Amino acid sequence: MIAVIGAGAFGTGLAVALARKHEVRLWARNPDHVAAMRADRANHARLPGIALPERVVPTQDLALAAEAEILLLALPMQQLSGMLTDHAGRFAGKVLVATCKGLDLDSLAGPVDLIERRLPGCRAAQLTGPSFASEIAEGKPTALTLAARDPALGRALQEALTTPTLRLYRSTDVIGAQLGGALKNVIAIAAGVVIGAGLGASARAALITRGFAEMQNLAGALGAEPETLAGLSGLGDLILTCTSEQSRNYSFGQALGRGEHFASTITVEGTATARAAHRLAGQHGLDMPVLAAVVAVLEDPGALNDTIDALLSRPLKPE
Ligand SMILES: NC(=O)C1=CN([C@@H]2O[C@H](COP(=O)(O)OP(=O)(O)OC[C@H]3O[C@@H](n4cnc5c(N)ncnc54)[C@H](OP(=O)(O)O)[C@@H]3O)[C@@H](O)[C@H]2O)C=CC1
Ligand SMILES: O=C(CO)COP(=O)(O)O
Repeated sequence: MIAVIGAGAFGTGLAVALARKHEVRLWARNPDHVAAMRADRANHARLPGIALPERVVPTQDLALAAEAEILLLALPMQQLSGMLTDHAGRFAGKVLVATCKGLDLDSLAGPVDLIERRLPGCRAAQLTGPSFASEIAEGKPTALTLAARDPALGRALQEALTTPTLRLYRSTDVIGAQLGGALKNVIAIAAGVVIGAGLGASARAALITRGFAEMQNLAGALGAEPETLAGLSGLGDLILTCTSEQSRNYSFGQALGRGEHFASTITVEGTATARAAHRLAGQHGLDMPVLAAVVAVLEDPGALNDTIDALLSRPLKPE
């Protein structure tokens, strides 16, 4: 049995995919949401158009969910810290697989680092890589990275969470997997801005490439393996998120570039992560112009044109 904590789009998509292999308890905090999922056998609020298989059991009872040995934490990144603190007793000794992508604004930690600091008795891993919730749920072929520092845990989770259509590659480079998933969202916002502002597909390709170099630099400074950034959790997810209208980070960037409103209720992980990553870059003395430009536009969307001009007029240098 598996539990998924958080019945957003991704938690629900994973629950549906994993139900091909396991009973899945899908925990949501809101009793009305749980009642609606039970009655409709669907999560209309977060993942419309996808039926919940019988083996997915929506529940608001965290004790019931925590009977599972493996818990997938599918919350937005900035909610993870509070969740771990509030429910430390329930999670004690469990295997916790973070599926959120981002850096915690307070601690600047990635998901696994945060879990290990808060709940040292737990065994933690990161599931990340290119995947849209609806496609996972529909059984479309998807390949993800499962990163755990303990190789035995990584192998066990790879075995448990792989399905015929959800193929997991394992890694022990937790730092790289966390950072790839977090930073690609920031670059996706920038890529969206470029398209939204009408700068063209060539400019977007340049931006993604320079953004990827920044991801590699920051991740390398923090101890990641270069291969991880070039893998599914880094480049793979960067490609998906910077080119698909399905991405919320990319769509948010497009709205910014067009000067349009974007609903604040939609989860856009790259905004907080941009600020956290900018602080990390400062601590390590790294020059990250694309990241800095995203932070500048978030702080003052009216300064978009000046920010673009500043990026384009940087001193010439070797690639
Ligand atoms: N959507 C996707 O395709 C993918 C998402 N991810 C990652 O998964 C994570 C979650 O994203 P996603 O599911 O799409 O987000 P959604 O916005 O669809 O859902 C977020 C869910 O988290 C719940 N939630 C928020 N705060 C809390 C809290 N404090 N306690 C309990 N539950 C809470 C919300 O509950 P409520 O409904 O009650 O507000 C909601 O169900 C993100 O880090 C994202 O980057 C990764 C890969 C793909
Ligand atoms: O992480 C994702 C795809 O891998 C989902 O991206 P968005 O959060 O931008 O929608």
